[in-house]
Amino acid sequence: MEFDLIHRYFAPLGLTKSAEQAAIDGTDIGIGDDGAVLSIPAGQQLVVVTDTLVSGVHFPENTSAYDIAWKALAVNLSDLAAMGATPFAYSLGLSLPLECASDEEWMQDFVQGFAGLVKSTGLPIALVGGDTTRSKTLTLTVSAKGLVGNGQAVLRSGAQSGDLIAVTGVLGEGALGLQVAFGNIDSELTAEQKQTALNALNRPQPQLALGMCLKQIANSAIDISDGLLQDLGHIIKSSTKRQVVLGKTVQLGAKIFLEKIPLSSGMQQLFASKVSWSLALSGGDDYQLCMTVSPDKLTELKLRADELGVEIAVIGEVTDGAGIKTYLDGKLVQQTEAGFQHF
Ligand SMILES: Nc1ncnc2c1ncn2[C@@H]1O[C@H](COP(=O)(O)OP(=O)(O)OP(=O)(O)O)[C@@H](O)[C@H]1O
Ligand SMILES: Cc1ncc(C[n+]2csc(CCOP(=O)(O)O)c2C)c(N)n1
Ligand SMILES: [Mg+2]
Repeated sequence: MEFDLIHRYFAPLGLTKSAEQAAIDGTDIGIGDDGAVLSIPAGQQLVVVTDTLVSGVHFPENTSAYDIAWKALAVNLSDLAAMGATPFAYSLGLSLPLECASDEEWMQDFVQGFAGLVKSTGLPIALVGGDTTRSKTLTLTVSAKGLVGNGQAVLRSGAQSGDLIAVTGVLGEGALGLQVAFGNIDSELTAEQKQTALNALNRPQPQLALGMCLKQIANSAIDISDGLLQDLGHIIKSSTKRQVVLGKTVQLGAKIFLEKIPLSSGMQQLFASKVSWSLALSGGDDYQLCMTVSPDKLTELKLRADELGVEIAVIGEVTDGAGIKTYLDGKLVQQTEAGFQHF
């Protein structure tokens, strides 16, 4: 059944040529041999990212097969977007309960989730390999591969004091979706607001197009998977480390202006009754980009975002001095929650 599964469900997501035809033609080899053989064009670097999703940990157990597959690939493409890379391939490590493997409808829906996301990116992104095992818990490990011009990757370590901090989209929506999925938030929101939140949780849209423009614009970037404060913290820490390596004694920090954080109408409505920043600052599951840009690059960033129909909000600045401080209408507000951590 294992090989039948691969052949029936996964091969159609692969490169158009079979491994055998590619061997004859001397082109890239995807599914069907011990390893994939992929060309890297001259002048480009390979960017490799990996993310695992475990049922009950990364998505509620009743999530549809389509949404599980979509999310597993989307969170990987989101990492590539944050690097400024253009995805072209992914591999899939799949640990599958027997009841999923033997359910034709579930498997078809699962495959369509990958295909649906790939189609929505407009890019030729092929499944080039993986591994399939039986397991009690559904677990997916996707590793996506992207390309970036030599030395052009956008890194966490490039933030400079004085940079503006910008984010795409709205924050906290995926975490709100999780609360809706768990039934913890119901009558407080309209059906449409709840659906928007569930979509953010289950079908995150990686910000690939903007990510690909960032190399000339942003000093640093990260995708927000664990919550703004924790992920921005990675930028600040890594950028400070880089300054130390450069022999400078600069300790970087950040100021966040809470009133500038972009929120959906559902989040705004919720805030009117229960003022809490924890979903937007530390809930995670955002898959939006957090970037730092020198102030003279802001117009260009906004122009690019406008062209792509991506919302951008400037929410703070990189400062000298340790820590990330949050302000509401000019007053310092202490945050107690850090962000999502497994242990
Ligand atoms: N088991 C592991 N072995 C080797 N490197 C790892 C392992 N887990 C994480 N890393 C590396 O540690 C760094 C940070 O990983 P992490 O998973 O925290 O990524 P992230 O992008 O910050 O978060 P997310 O997984 O939520 O997208 C990355 O360079 C990643 O490749
Ligand atoms: C059932 C269920 N419980 C909790 C969450 C929230 N959650 C899980 S992992 C994660 C961060 C990204 O993961 P990683 O750091 O492993 O990439 C977040 C925000 C969820 N989505 N579903
Ligand atoms: Mg990441």
